[in-house]
Amino acid sequence: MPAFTSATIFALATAPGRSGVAVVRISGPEAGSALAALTGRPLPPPPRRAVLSQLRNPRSGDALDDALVLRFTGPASFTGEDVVELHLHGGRAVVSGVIEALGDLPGLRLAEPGEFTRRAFENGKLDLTEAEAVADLIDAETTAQRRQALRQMEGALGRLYDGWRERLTRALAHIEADIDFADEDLPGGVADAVRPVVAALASEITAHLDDGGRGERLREGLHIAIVGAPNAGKSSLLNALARRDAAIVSARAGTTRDVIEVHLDLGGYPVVLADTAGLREAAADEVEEEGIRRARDRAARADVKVAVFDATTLPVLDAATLALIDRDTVVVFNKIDLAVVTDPRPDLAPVMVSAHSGAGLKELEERLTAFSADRLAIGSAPSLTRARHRAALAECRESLIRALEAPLPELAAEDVRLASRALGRITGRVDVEDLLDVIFRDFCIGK
Ligand SMILES: Nc1nc2c(ncn2[C@@H]2O[C@H](COP(=O)(O)OP(=O)(O)OP(=O)(O)O)[C@@H](O)[C@H]2O)c(=O)[nH]1
Ligand SMILES: [K+]
Ligand SMILES: [Mg+2]
Repeated sequence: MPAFTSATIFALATAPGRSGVAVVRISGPEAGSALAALTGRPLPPPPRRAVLSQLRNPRSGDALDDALVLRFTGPASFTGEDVVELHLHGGRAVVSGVIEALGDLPGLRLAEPGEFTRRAFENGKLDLTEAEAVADLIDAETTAQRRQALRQMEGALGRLYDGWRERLTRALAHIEADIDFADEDLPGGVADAVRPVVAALASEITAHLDDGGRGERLREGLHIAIVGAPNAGKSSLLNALARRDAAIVSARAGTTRDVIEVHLDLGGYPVVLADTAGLREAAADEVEEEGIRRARDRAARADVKVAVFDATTLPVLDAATLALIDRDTVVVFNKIDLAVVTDPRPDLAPVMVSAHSGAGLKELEERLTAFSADRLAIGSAPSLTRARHRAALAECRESLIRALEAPLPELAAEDVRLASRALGRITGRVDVEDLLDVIFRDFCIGK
């Protein structure tokens, strides 16, 4: 429990708007008395048992709702504090009436973004990686994202980092013993006993860091950019893959200027598919020129490119597009409904499609899904999911390498201590106060 008494906070925990049920969550020392004020019953219902109760505004006596109320007593609750959940009928006036009534009660205030989860962290119910996973789980849009978030929320990542930290604590104890008893007759080379432990951990961290960023990518989505000459049918293809009219299609070359993004779920993997301006030397105006600059920039940053050619221009292929093809590119010949393709360029392994008829789209989706699986699939080991963790791990590894090279045990000890701190910051075991505002700011209210 926190050393200070915290305010009691409340917020709508479900999405705002009309719904079948809306849940208002209350957490803090006054949660029970707030419930008593709304129900008019001084005796609290038994914990963890849903009870139907009429709620009234304690000041006006106005009926607010017949609600299902649920009480958890701290520390056996999500936040570790006393928690009350009001399961309301999800009407706007019901929710606003309850929120208003709660705001009138002494000692209660609206929760800040992420404040429930932050309290759970501060009360030791979650480590920081688990708290971050709560946000990821709520944001998860595809199966693979959900799996990764759940695994992290259940503590797999935190256990990995805590386990590493424990090994460092033991190594440090050895080194310190070596320092303390240096001039006594200790069996030679305690430092030699520690060296392989530190080296093994450094290489485990290296392997963990060297994962191609798949865990982070899985959170963000794989970036795929559609590139090609004007009128190749890039926007038509984006619309066909998204199954909606996201981008403007027209027979005029140079239609698309801004980068247009759609989010897709390809076989459970999240993808951000981007349509871009057609590449050509002679842009019609400065707006198209800027569009082409953005297209090139997006192509350069994309994980995967789809290079679209107009099949009716074969055997001539647009040189600017050809120049972008690399091993992360899927080549597409579009408009095969118009062209009899005699030379399909097997060297480019093209997918023959028609954005109009839909021919070949399934094969294109399969090729892109294979790319996604290759880049995003996570193995059985928990994966690195955030730049914050990556930076701390890199710092930890650097300290370990310095420790291995340190000329004196005192210096090695200091480096191991720094390495351990870097790990502790990931899970929130050490000096995180300044981090918390940044981490929980990304949460929305009610989480
Ligand atoms: N017959 C046929 N026409 C297509 C196909 N795909 C696109 N088109 C037509 O080709 C023209 C250009 O299509 P867009 O999708 O606007 O091409 P784009 O590559 O996005 O063009 P810019 O944005 O100008 O670079 C339009 O008239 C489309 O209707 C296709 O598969 N078959
Ligand atoms: K066009
Ligand atoms: Mg276009």
